[in-house]
Amino acid sequence: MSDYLKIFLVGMPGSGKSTLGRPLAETLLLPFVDQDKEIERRAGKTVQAIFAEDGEAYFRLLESEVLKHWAATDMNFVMATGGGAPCFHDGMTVINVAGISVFLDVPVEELLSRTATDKGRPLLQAEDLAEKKTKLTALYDRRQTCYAQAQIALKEPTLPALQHAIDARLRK
Ligand SMILES: Nc1ncnc2c1ncn2[C@@H]1O[C@H](COP(=O)(O)OP(=O)(O)OP(=O)(O)O)[C@@H](O)[C@H]1O
Ligand SMILES: O=C(O)C1=C[C@@H](O)[C@@H](O)[C@H](O)C1
Ligand SMILES: [Mg+2]
Repeated sequence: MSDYLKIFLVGMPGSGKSTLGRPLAETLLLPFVDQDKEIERRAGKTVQAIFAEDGEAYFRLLESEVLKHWAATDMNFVMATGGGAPCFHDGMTVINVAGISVFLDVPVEELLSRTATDKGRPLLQAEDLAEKKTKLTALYDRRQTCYAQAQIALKEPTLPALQHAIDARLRK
């Protein structure tokens, strides 16, 4: 691990990485970094536009560059990673070498209800809820071996549980 405190929240779209990451960073007095926002800043367009205009493979390259940049930077931070960031271009190794990884493990039914009306997630575009559930379930199953490499896993995570897990880890 580096000399800096870098906390990487990983998990499925809708697992709460952005929602829980910001207050976690506030309580630890650390900057909060949203990886998707960093990708958008670098590309000068939205994640949706990158997927549509340049394709997923190009997005994964950008995503990996942004991850490596932050992994190497001389800064402490909490990062909400992109949902797929740990699962492409050996992202989980980059994360685990640089800092502390926390998998926010939320069941598919809950992910579905949280993302039901959301149109912004390119991998979850669907005609109806049933199709979205099929896509979410396939993505969830495919990603389990990747997310399982996180140093900490929290089932149905809450902010207090996340704070407690980080606290315990820092006391080790
Ligand atoms: N613990 C929670 N309980 C209830 N709703 C939640 C919780 N965490 C997040 N949400 C809601 O779920 C939705 C998705 O959360 P969020 O954007 O934080 O997920 P994410 O992991 O950052 O997803 P993405 O990978 O797409 O960026 C938001 O509408 C948020 O309000
Ligand atoms: O799970 C994924 O692969 C993604 C999740 C989002 O955070 C974005 O990074 C993008 O929509 C891809
Ligand atoms: Mg997010």
